[in-house]
Parts: sequence; C-alpha cells; structure tokens
Amino acid sequence: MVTGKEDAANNFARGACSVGLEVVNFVTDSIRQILESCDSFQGFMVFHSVGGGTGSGFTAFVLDDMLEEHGKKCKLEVAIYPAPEISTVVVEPYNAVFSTHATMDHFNVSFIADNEALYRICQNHLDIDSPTYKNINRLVAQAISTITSSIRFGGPLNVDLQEFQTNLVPYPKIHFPLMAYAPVISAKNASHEALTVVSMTRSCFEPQNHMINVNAPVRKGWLPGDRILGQYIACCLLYRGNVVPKEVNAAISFIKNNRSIRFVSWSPTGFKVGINQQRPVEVPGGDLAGVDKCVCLLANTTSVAKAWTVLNHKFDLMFDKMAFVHWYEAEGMELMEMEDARLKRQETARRFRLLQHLLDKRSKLPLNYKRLIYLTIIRPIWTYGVELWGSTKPSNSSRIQSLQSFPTAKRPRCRPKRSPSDAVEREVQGSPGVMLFPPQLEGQVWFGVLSPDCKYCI
Ligand SMILES: Nc1nc2c(ncn2[C@@H]2O[C@H](COP(=O)(O)OP(=O)(O)OP(=O)(O)O)[C@@H](O)[C@H]2O)c(=O)[nH]1
Repeated sequence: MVTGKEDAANNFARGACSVGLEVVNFVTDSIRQILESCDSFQGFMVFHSVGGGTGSGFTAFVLDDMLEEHGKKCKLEVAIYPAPEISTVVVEPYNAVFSTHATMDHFNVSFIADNEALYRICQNHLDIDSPTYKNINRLVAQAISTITSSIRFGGPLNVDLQEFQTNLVPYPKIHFPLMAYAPVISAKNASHEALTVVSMTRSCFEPQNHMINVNAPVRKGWLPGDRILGQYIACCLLYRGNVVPKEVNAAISFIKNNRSIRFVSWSPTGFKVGINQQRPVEVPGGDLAGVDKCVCLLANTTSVAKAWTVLNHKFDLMFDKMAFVHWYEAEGMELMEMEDARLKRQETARRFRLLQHLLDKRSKLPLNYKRLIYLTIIRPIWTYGVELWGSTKPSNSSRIQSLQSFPTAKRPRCRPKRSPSDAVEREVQGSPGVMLFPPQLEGQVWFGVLSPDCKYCI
C-alpha cells in the first residue's frame, strides 16, 4: 500500500505532472514487486474516480509508465464518472475529459458508474435515506466481486478477463459498458422477496437499476433533435451461486422477447454468459441481504452517449470562457493538449451517436451521413474481421466470408441478393434506385442504378 499526505488539489495536471512525478517511481516499483509474486498474471483492474486530481491524473501517469512493459496485458477499469446533476468538484468536467483522453488507448474495457445512480439504487432498494460512500462502495464491490469470481472460483461456464473485451467491444474505443447488479435487497426485506433467475435478469435491464444515470433529461440546446434511445450492442451476464444453464437460457429468451429492451440488429448472439457456482458473500451487518444467487450485467449500450453529452456540454461551457484553465497551465499542461482532449471526447460521443442513428429504423439521417458511417465504422470491421464473429454460428461466418469474397469486380453494377450489409443497405437506400455495394470494390462504396434483368440484383 502506497500512501501520501499531499493530494492533487482536484487538478488533473497536478496528478499527472508535478505531484505525480515525485511518487510515480515508488508506485510503479511497488506494482512490479506484486506482479513478480503472481503465479498467473492476467491483467490489471484499475479502480479510480475521474472527477478529482489523483484518480484522473495520477492514474494516467502510472499507466503511461507501465505501458511499455505490459502493453499487451488486459487492462480493465472501473471508473466513477461525474454524475449529471450531483457534483462535488467544480472542475470535474475538465478532469474527467482529460482523464478519458489520456487513458482511452490504455484501457481495453472501462466499466463506468456514477454516484448519482448509485445513491438512487441505495435509496430505492436498500431504504437508505442518505447513502454514504460506504453504502455505495459495498454495492459496487458486490458487482466487481461477481465480475472477478471466475478468476477465483471454478464453475460450469467461466469467463476470464480477456473474454470481456472480445465480447463487449465491437469497435475500437467503444469500450464503455455500464454495470447493473441484482438482487439489491435490504437485509430486512430479504424474506419477502421471491428470487428467480428471470426476475434478477430482468431487473438488471431496467434503466433505474443501472449504475450510470443515462436517463437525465437532455436540456434544450444540448443536442438539438437528438433523442438518445438506448440499444444494446453486447451484454455479459455473469451469474453466481445456485444457477443452472437452463434457467439462464429461459431468462435470456425472456429478455430477447421483451419489446421494451432494444438490441441492435447486427449482433445476432448478443449475450455472453458466465456461471459460477460460488454463492455471493455479504458483509456481516451490511445493508445487502445474503442471497444464494446473483447476477451482474455488463452492457455496451448506445445510451452511454447521453452521459458524455452532458459531460461535454459542461466542459464546453467552462472551456469556451477559459475558466479555471490557468490552474492546469500552471502545473505544466498546454492549451493544445486540452483542446485535443476535448476533440477526442467529442469524437467518441459522436461515434456512439452515429451508431444510434444508423441503427434506428426510423432514422431520417441524410444518405451522405449514413455513407460516412459505413465507410468509417462498418466497412473496416467487415473488411478486417470482427471479434464478435467468434460467437456467430460457423455456417453464418462462412456465409459472411463468402459474400465478402464475392467477385464483385466482375459485376460492379450489381450486388448479391442477400448480403451481410443488408441492414445497412436498407438504411442507406433512402432514395429509390440507389444502392450500396459490398466493401471490396477497390476500397470504395459504389452507388449505382438497379438493373432489372441482372440476376444478382434484388
Ligand atoms: N463511489 C465513490 N465515489 C467517491 C469516493 N471517494 C470520492 N468519490 C468521488 O470521486 C470524485 C473525486 O474525489 P476526490 O477524492 O476528491 O478525488 P481524488 O482522486 O482523491 O483527487 P484529489 O483529491 O484531487 O487528489 C468525487 O466526485 C467524489 O464524489 C468513494 O469512496 N466512493
């Protein structure tokens, strides 16, 4: 354990440059010593908040230092993000944006939570009027314990750390899944609750049980005309305790058939499941009741863009007036760096929003915008392979593969009757007679006019 008396005064730059510099060697040496004593070192799990100076700046600094040695190891992050309404630090938006900018390339998966959502869960389910950090930390700890249980105990369907990233991250940098945990029941109500796998799973998908608040109202002017409806891209359901695969399958089909829970159309399997037979353990005398089973949901959903929209807006309000910027400059940060961080953050939020528009069937997005999405996101994935294919049926992958190798060069004016790009094409074909060709056509997207007598045209 490394401790110190001086803090970073809520300043990312102080944690990342001046004060951080004094202790970074001591910290990295301690980490190295721990790693040397590991039998089977899988990767790092980093827990921090991004609102203050130490959690944001110093974490980024230490990670930079460790990168050379352990660049290939899996790095997971559990981060406390600024909540939309409650805030304990004025410069929180700066620290959060700089921290995300600095660590975006280091972390493979970032599980995000915010204190507002955690307070709400404690109030609604544990009947605590004024939750403290102890209450909310215990709740988050239960979820993290479920995530790591497969490393510590055996089970019929174990999930290791590497598998999270493969299953949860469909595109580079879209790696911010939300967390939900069930059951959250207070010790005094435990005897009244009937606990089934279906009910637990369903409650994880209810937005009010998510550990990040994505339901905050988007205020007028923040994102004109942009209604962010969450669509699940990929989910990990990690069960613990007295759970059998048959019950899990029933719960998943219940979720899939529930019309209020929306999934993207292009992720056919959508669920990664882990089952561990070790029952959850409660803190003696704690708020959470002891139960014989639990589930933790990790879900990559487009609704997370809402959280960033709120954060970016707050950042812009201050940065446009250059408010508080001198504190960061005084600690060695340059204005260019700050501007760069803002742009990178906006870019990530934009990518999430693009996906949302593309996937919403009622989308009125202009054709050129959809084409841009196809070019920048979808096509590279199809061309260079996507990790989610690992979980598709072999028959499906060979079909996708064969369609990718379709000798389109011979018929550059037509497309196959059925192609993996159907969903995209349906969206893109906003106007009659316009169509999109498969990605192999000399690195270009082709638009052409349908030929009525061509057997490859629909
Ligand atoms: N969930 C949770 N949030 C916390 C806890 N401690 C602090 N926070 C939140 O984390 C954010 C930053 O907290 P600080 O403790 O000021 O940050 P720090 O990383 O220590 O940075 P400096 O104080 O500037 O060195 C605030 O929004 C707090 O509300 C905790 O124990 N649990």
